[in-house]
Amino acid sequence: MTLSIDNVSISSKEKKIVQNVSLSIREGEWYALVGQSGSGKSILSQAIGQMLSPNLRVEGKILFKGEDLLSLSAKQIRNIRGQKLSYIFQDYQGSFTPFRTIGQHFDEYQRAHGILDAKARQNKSMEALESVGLDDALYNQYPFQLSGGQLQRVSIAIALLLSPDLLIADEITTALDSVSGHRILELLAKRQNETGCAILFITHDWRHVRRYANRLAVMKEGQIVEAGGKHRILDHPQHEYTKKLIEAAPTLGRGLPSGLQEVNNG
Ligand SMILES: Nc1ncnc2c1ncn2[C@@H]1O[C@H](COP(=O)(O)OP(=O)(O)OP(=O)(O)O)[C@@H](O)[C@H]1O
Repeated sequence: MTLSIDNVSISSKEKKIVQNVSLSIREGEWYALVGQSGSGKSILSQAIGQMLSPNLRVEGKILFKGEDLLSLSAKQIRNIRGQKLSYIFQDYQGSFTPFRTIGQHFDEYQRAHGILDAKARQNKSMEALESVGLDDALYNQYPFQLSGGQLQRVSIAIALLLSPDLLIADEITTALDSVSGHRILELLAKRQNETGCAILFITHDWRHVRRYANRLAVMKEGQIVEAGGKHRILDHPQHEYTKKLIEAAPTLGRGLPSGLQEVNNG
């Protein structure tokens, strides 16, 4: 198992935001976390890398390759974050410093993780740009000179730079138009295939679940109401809430919701 979240609860002074959540992500799989706005998906994903705001308290265990991330010091978790565990967010603009070039972002990320040779860093950055279909020339440009789709490609390149075992992608296409969003997910799927990293994919969009996920969990008001394989959940949802969400989704096309064809026994 790459990640096992075991009975995790997250609370503020006023309320419990996430309640007794357990889920496991296998090596190299695409695991979707689905649920309405405010159900606790982002908070749960932030808890994995100890990125919660200080007013929130976490209980339970988050085992990453067997090690409990919640027991690590700030320094230890910083070493893991970015290296073995990385994030991409919806707000790609907020992930970049406006007055630093794209190249400087790549460079700093690698320096922070102990890659000391400047030439090696530059070579790795160029390879990474190429791996996400971007021109070398972007290395010297500033974030505002790139489109949203290009910036999200850079985010993917940086997140995968040090070959993480798990990438957490939180609503990464929400701020993009649908064509750019589609291209980003195709790229992510291709890079996942090439690198073998597992993905925790937070989304509202059932079309993305259907196209990319292996397994998924459905969250409602801080709890997981249903989890399992994609085909089972899309075609035979058990929980009323899951049924409602799937029914309310934009049309998932002909055949079964998962995209499988109905078996004709006639
Ligand atoms: N620092 C905080 N202190 C107290 N409550 C918070 C804090 N951060 C988030 N919350 C609350 O936690 C709940 C879950 O938020 P979260 O962002 O995880 O939802 P989500 O399922 O990811 O929603 P969305 O799809 O809109 O991103 C919300 O009610 C939110 O207001």
